[in-house]
Amino acid sequence: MEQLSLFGANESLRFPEELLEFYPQFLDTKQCMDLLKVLIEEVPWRQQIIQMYGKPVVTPRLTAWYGDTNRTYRFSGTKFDPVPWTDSLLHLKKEIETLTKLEFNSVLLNYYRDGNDSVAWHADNERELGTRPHIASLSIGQARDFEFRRKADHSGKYALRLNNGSLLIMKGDLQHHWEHRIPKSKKDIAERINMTFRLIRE
Ligand SMILES: O=C(O)CCC(=O)C(=O)O
Ligand SMILES: [Fe+2]
Repeated sequence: MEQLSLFGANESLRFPEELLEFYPQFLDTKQCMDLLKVLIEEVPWRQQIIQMYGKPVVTPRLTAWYGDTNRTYRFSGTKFDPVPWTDSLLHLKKEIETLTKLEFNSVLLNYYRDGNDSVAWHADNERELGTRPHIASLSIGQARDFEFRRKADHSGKYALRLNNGSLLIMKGDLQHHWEHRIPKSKKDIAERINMTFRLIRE
């Protein structure tokens, strides 16, 4: 499957591209439309209260966590109890594992209902993921900007447009040195679901 150069020529000199792999058309448009509809209707979506910088905050999006049921996972201080795999999510997991030669045992789903929904700057560096976690991020629906900035230097940032059907692999030291977010959008935009496949190691 074809991978793309991620950023413009100048930017790519500075962003360590070996920390990412990007497959812009992992799923085709028809697969995405079907999946978006099924997931919106069938997933037990919840709006979580999480800890952000020590304060309880209602997440500005809906979430659900699927995975092997003997695992629990923390995101920003909140424990998730996994829902058992559905056939379609398990099938996607296997396809991603075949393509990437990586292993996963859970998936966190994020549902961005409109431009008001977002995820704030963070790194996916929970202890359960191990020291250099690999994460596969599959996006369907409305394309949104995925922004990165260095933890040590907030003066600049990079944006990658995550289009319908795209698969982004985050790996290596990315979660140690970089943060990412999905900013809000003022435009009148449609819904998006993102699935982050992860390997919980304990
Ligand atoms: O929605 C996205 O593309 C990113 C979600 C994310 O960063 C996360 O679930 O950790
Ligand atoms: Fe993340």
